[in-house]
Formats: sequence, structure tokens, C-alpha cells
Amino acid sequence: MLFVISGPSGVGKGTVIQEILRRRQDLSVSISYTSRAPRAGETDGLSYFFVSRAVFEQMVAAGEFLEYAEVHRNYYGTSRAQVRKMLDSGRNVLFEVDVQGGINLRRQFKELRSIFILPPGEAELVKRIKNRGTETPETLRLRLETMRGEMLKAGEYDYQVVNNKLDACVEKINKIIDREIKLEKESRR
Ligand SMILES: Nc1nc2c(ncn2[C@@H]2O[C@H](COP(=O)(O)OP(=O)(O)O)[C@@H](O)[C@H]2O)c(=O)[nH]1
Ligand SMILES: Nc1ncnc2c1ncn2[C@@H]1O[C@H](COP(=O)(O)OP(=O)(O)O)[C@@H](O)[C@H]1O
Repeated sequence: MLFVISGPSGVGKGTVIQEILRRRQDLSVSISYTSRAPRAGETDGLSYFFVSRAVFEQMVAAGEFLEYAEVHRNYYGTSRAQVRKMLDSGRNVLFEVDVQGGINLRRQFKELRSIFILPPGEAELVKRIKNRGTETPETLRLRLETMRGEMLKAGEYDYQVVNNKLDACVEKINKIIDREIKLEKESRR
């Protein structure tokens, strides 16, 4: 099965996905390429593969991405080779991409199930991004600008889950994944 998770910056996508990975061994997360600079504590090949804009553009020209988009003035893309490897291993795959990536992946994989993570409110979202301590006033402004457009796309996802209490959100998404895997197995009988 293929799953995609999207949501505005700071809603907790990364945190929720780490928790889901701790709870299940049947899921691989696709590690994207990005031209964004690594944040403190981010390791190349774990959070992302960090490359320059020039290298990213070469990879686009070589057709190495299943999908890519420019988000908050940086490139982000899903590697074709990596996804093929994960699918060949027979594991379920989870993508964390922006709403442009979500639309693009849905077009390519009709069996993809999509989950949008919503914040409990805009003030809380801003608080979380600020508390993370990773953004300058300028990158914060860009993230909030993008947020409005992203929230408008929430209704196009199969599921919408509010990340108020972390554990409850993780539990809901975990159940959605279980349910979709079960439904898919039943449909193949
Ligand atoms: N289209 C697309 N979006 C991606 C990909 N990887 C990450 N993103 C999205 O890019 C946006 C920015 O990610 P990031 O810089 O880590 O910032 P954060 O959302 O503030 O943690 C988020 O919406 C991610 O979901 C990708 O491979 N493709
Ligand atoms: N349910 C939650 N309640 C409070 N803070 C949260 C919650 N989920 C995540 N956070 C915090 O919010 C910040 C943004 O989370 P992060 O996972 O980086 O978001 P995203 O990947 O969506 O940008 C982090 O500091 C994280 O610890």
C-alpha cells in the first residue's frame, strides 16, 4: 500500500511519522531530495538527501524524480529509484510531501491513500513553528504564506486528522493505515 501525508509547516508531520515508524515495521518512509539547507540535527540521508539547487536541477533533467515541487523557495523531490527499491522489497510506503506532490502522486498511483494533518488552530501552528526554533522571520513568513493555500486542499485528501494531542493523532493515523491495509487484502481475496 502507498500512503501520503501532507499538512502545513509545523503541524507535526515529521514528529507524527517518527512515532508511527516506531510502532510498525511494515512501513518504509520515502526520503526526499531537497535543495534546502540542513537544520541543526538533520543528517544527510536520514531527514533528506541534501543537494545544491544545481544538482537538483540536473536530477530533474535526468528524469530522476517521480515528482518534485518548489516549496517555500526550495526544491523537494521523490526519487524514482528509491521508491522502486522500497516497492520491490514488498513493504508499504509512506510519502511526506506538500499538496502539489500529493496531487501528483495520486495521479500516478490510484491505490494511494492520502492523509492531511490539520493544526488545532492557526495560533498553535505559529507557536509550534516558532518553538521548533528552525526558522528566521523570512522563512517563517514564507511558511505561513504557503500554509493558507495548503489548508484549502485538505478536503481533497481521503482523511483529515487534527494533531492536537500527539498520541491521539498517531493512534488515529495508525488505525487508518491498518484499516486500509486490511481492506486492500480483502479486496484481493
Ligand atoms: N512535493 C514534495 N514535497 C516535499 C517533498 N519532501 C518534503 N516535501 C514538503 O516540503 C515542505 C517543506 O518541508 P520542510 O522544509 O522539511 O519544512 P517543514 O514542513 O517546516 O518541516 C513540506 O510540506 C514537506 O511535506 C517531496 O519529495 N516532494
Ligand atoms: N501534538 C503536538 N503538540 C505540541 N507540539 C507538537 C505536536 N506535534 C508536534 N509538535 C512540535 O511542533 C513542532 C513542529 O513539528 P514538526 O514535526 O517539525 O512539524 P512539520 O514536520 O509538520 O513541519 C516541533 O517542535 C514538534 O515537537
